[in-house]
Amino acid sequence: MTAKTAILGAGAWGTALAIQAARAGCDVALWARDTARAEAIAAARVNQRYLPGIALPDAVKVTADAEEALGGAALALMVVPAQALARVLAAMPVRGVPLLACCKGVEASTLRLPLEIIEAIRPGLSAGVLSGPNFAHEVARGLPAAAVVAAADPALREAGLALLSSPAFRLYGGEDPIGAEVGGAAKNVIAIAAGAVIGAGLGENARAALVTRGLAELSRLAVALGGRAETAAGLTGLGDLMLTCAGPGSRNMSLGLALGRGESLAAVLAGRAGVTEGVATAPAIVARAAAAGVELPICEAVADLVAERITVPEAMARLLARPQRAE
Ligand SMILES: NC(=O)C1=CN([C@@H]2O[C@H](COP(=O)(O)OP(=O)(O)OC[C@H]3O[C@@H](n4cnc5c(N)ncnc54)[C@H](O)[C@@H]3O)[C@@H](O)[C@H]2O)C=CC1
Ligand SMILES: O=C(CO)COP(=O)(O)O
Repeated sequence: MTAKTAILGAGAWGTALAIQAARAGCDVALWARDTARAEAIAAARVNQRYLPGIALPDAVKVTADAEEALGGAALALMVVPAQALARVLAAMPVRGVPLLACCKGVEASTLRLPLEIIEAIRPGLSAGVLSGPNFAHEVARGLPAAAVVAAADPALREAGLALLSSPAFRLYGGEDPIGAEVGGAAKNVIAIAAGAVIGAGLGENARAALVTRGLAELSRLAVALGGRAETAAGLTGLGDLMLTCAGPGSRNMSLGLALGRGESLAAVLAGRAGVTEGVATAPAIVARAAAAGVELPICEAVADLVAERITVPEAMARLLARPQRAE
C-alpha cells in the first residue's frame, strides 16, 4: 500500500511539499483552511494564489476537511506560518500521526519555537523539523535541493527521509532539532538585515559582515537553548543564510531591500500575499535570547528597524560602534 502524507497548510511551501511528496511516491492530502480555496485549487489543479503556474500531480488530493487529510496518514507536515502553528495544531485531529514542523519562526506571544509549541499542544507526540535552503517554487519544479529532517526520534527521521526524498530532493537526517529550528527562525531575521544594507546602498562588504556575524548569533542562541554549535554550519544555518540573504527571491531579503530604500513596512506588506516570517520573529527571537542570557545585536537592530524605531544607517552605525572584541 502507498504511504500517505498529510500536508497541513496550502501556501507556497505546503503546496511545493505536496508536489514533492507525490514525486517521492506518496499519496498526499493537502489541507487548506478555507473550503472555497481548497475547491478552487482542486478544480484548477494549481494553487494560483501562492504557487502559480505549477500543476499538482494526480496523487495530491486537496481538502479543507482535517479528518480526511489526516485519516490513514503515516506523517503530517505542519506548513503554516509560525504565528499560526498553535492555533492550527490545536484544531487538528492528529492523534498519533508524527509531525514535522516546516515553519521558520518564533511565536511572538510566547517566544516558543515550533517544537515547543507542538509539545505544549500535543504532549509526547513524535515531532521533528524539516528545514534547509529551499525556495518553494524551485522544489516544486523539481530543481535540485537539499534539506534536513531533524528529530530526536530516529524512526521519525527515517520516515521523513523515506517519504519525502527523491533524486533531486536530497534529505539528510539531523539529530539537533533545536539547532535546526533556531537556524530557520534566525536566518529570516538576518535576511532582512542583509536586504536592508543592500537597499540602503551600504555595500556588499556590509552584507557579508552581517551574514557572518548573523551566523555567530544563531549559533550562540542554538547552544544556549540546548542545540549544537556545528548545526549552524550546515544546511539549516549557513545553507539557508546563503540562500535567503542572496537576493530578492527571498521575501525576507526583499522586505529588507525595500526598507533600506526607505519604503514603509506597511506598504511593503500590503503588497504581498505570502508571509514574511522575520517581521514577527525579530522581536521574539531577541526576547527569547535575552531570557537565555544571549545578546543578538543584529536581530535587535532588525527588530528596531521593523518597528520603525531606527533607520538603516542608524542601525548600521549602532552595530559598528559596539565595543571591539575577539572574533
Ligand atoms: N515559501 C518558501 O519558500 C518556504 C517557506 N518556509 C516556511 O514555511 C512556512 C509557511 O510559508 P509559506 O507556505 O511560504 O507561506 P504562505 O504565506 O505562502 O502560506 C501560508 C499558508 O498558511 C495559511 N495560514 C496562514 N495563517 C493561517 C491560520 N491562522 N490558520 C490556518 N492557515 C493559515 C495561509 O492561508 C496559507 O495557505 C513559513 O514559516 C516559512 O518560513 C520554509 C521553507 C521554504
Ligand atoms: O525559507 C525560505 C528558503 O529556505 C524562504 O525564504 P523567504 O521566506 O524569505 O522567502
